[in-house]
Amino acid sequence: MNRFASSMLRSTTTRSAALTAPMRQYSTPATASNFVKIVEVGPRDGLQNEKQLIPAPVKIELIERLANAGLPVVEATSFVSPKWVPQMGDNHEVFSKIQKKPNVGYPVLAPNIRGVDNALAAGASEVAMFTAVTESFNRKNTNCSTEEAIDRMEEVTKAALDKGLKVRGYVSCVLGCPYEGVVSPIAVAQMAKRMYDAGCYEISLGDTIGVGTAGSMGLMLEEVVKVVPAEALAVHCHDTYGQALANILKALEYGIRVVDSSVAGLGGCPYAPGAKGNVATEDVVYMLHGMGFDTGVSLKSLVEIGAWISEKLGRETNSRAGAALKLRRESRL
Ligand SMILES: CC(C)(COP(=O)([O-])OP(=O)([O-])OC[C@H]1O[C@@H](n2cnc3c(N)ncnc32)[C@H](O)[C@@H]1OP(=O)([O-])[O-])[C@@H](O)C(=O)NCCC(=O)NCCSC(=O)C[C@@](C)(O)CC(=O)[O-]
Repeated sequence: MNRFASSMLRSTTTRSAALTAPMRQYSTPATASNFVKIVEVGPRDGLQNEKQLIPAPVKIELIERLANAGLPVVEATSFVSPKWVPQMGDNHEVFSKIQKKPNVGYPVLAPNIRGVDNALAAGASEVAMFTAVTESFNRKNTNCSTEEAIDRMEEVTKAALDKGLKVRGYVSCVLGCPYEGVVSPIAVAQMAKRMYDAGCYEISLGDTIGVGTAGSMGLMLEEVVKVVPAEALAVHCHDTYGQALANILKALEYGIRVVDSSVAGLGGCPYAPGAKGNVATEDVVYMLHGMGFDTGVSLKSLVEIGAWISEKLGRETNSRAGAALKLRRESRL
């Protein structure tokens, strides 16, 4: 068993009594909306990790098709250093050439003022800040300490707001860190609050390496919702251990109505070794529609897009619902 898995097991065992409590105690708040906003992160979080260079026209077509499928938000690219993430080096071309729909948001990642200025020059109206709870992940991902990451996030958020941009925030490693193991829910809550107080309108809580369970998700959210309203939270679950849908279900119980996901389950993080892709958008939409939630997304179109981008990348889709629905459709032909 690896270091991370064994530390998670220890922590799960010692907290087993506490783990059952949120399961019984929480149900979906009566006031929570029946609409779930899906933030499609495939074109950025999904593709950033690809080794093969994906041509800009393919990225542009992917973004446009996702918006046409009814996704209200499609994270389009990132304005980070191309030395750090070469796959996003075509950010200006991709962003400026997308045919944008009026009611769709197209946020982009920006790690510093230069990223904000480059995003603005390409025509962006929304940027996303990102920090991690742990020191080691911040150093690997953005070459700075956690304190420096917070200072930078506050400075860059202020600059972006002053320039009229909307700002979203990500907190990474909320349920575990690839370098440090178990993460304190209180530290997550403190970081989420710093981003919210800095002016981020929505804070996406990232299980960057997909190690969380409904138990650890519940324990973490218990702390976060004390300091940031559930209406301003999103969850961003990678599916490494196959727990993402269960974790999203737990977030819905806490009144969270924004879910990040990636068509065909694309992705991983270049600075989180072993992390699998995000939960597949097809799987999330299938689950939500089955539960009676509205997303505004066409599952049929999503399945086609998932199959198309998987073919472009030369691999099978990571979406279970996508694969099953495609097979069912083909067997009826
Ligand atoms: C933060 C830095 C820039 C510090 O990078 P650095 O090396 O410490 O700083 P630097 O200022 O020395 O910059 C290095 C080079 O990059 C250039 N540079 C600097 N900034 C930019 C920019 N904005 N756009 C274009 N170029 C830039 C800069 O000019 C310089 O070029 P040189 O002088 O050597 O030719 C770097 O570490 C970086 O870009 N990191 C981003 C890494 C990244 O994108 N990781 C994946 C994000 S995914 C994630 O975080 C998780 C998330 C959000 O998906 C949620 C989850 O799952 O948890």
